Amino acid sequence: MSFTSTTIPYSTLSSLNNLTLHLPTSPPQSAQSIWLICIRGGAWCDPFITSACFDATIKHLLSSSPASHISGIASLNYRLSPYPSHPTDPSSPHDPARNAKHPDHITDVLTAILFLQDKYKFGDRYILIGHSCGATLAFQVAKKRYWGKQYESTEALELNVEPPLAIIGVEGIYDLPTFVSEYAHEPFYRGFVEHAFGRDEAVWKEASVADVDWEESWTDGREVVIVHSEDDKLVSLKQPERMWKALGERGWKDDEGAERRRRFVKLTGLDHDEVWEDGKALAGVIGEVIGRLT
Ligand SMILES: N[C@@H](CC(=O)c1ccccc1NC=O)C(=O)O
Repeated sequence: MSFTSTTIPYSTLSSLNNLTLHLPTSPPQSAQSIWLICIRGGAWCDPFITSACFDATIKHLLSSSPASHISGIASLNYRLSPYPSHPTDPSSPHDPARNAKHPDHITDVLTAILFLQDKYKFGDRYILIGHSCGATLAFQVAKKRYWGKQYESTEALELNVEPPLAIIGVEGIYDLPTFVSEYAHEPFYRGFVEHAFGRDEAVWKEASVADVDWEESWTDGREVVIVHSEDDKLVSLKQPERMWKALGERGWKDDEGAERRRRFVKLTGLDHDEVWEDGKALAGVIGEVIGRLT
């Protein structure tokens, strides 16, 4: 399979409102073909993690047989929260790309998906993959809220993004209050959550994605895959286990034939970022999901 890659803006808000597109030179003809949309991690603030972080995963995926069912892949950048203590690239208070606060991140993600749905007309035929805080953002797409403390409307929500058929959460953060308390001994964790969401823990709870009435917000959802390495030294198995349990309580079933199914893929030997740096195991998981949806 041959694909061409370009990076294009999806809005003019900042230098980070862009996405990297990988398009097949000869698109699949089947109506069952599918898009992939990837959301990067980096604690809502790391300037050195970009849309290119999925390149190794995409390379492995494109050299496997499920690639023939892919109509396109997009990897999103979005505005980041302040990171004034970054050792080599601290954020400036004047940079619109580095002063985002919730709901800016999810608004950018929704704007990007809407841009793609408008242009390529794939509707709900896509898989959303998010790493770390990108997993939070992926499930926020399916949670479909008027984000923000006052539940104010956002342009992206009013324009109504169709949520995906499947979400793959990778080394994800799903519940902010329990995440911050698990790492209470590491001030960096509370710090980046406060930079992204502020200090009001009610906002953290509302932005979290573990306890959600998915029947109401995500009627088309067919599959959730929670991927987590037991050797992740930054985000322990507590977050994915919490999400997994919550999905079960909301009716997601373990058997492959179920209409709304959940899977847990436990990886070994890979640290938090090594899951995408290596990309092989992740490409295998994505290929299996493509196989079940095409
Ligand atoms: N790469 C970030 C750290 C980071 O991304 C992170 C650290 C701890 C727990 C979760 C993290 N990322 C989640 O998106 C940094 O170097 O500051």
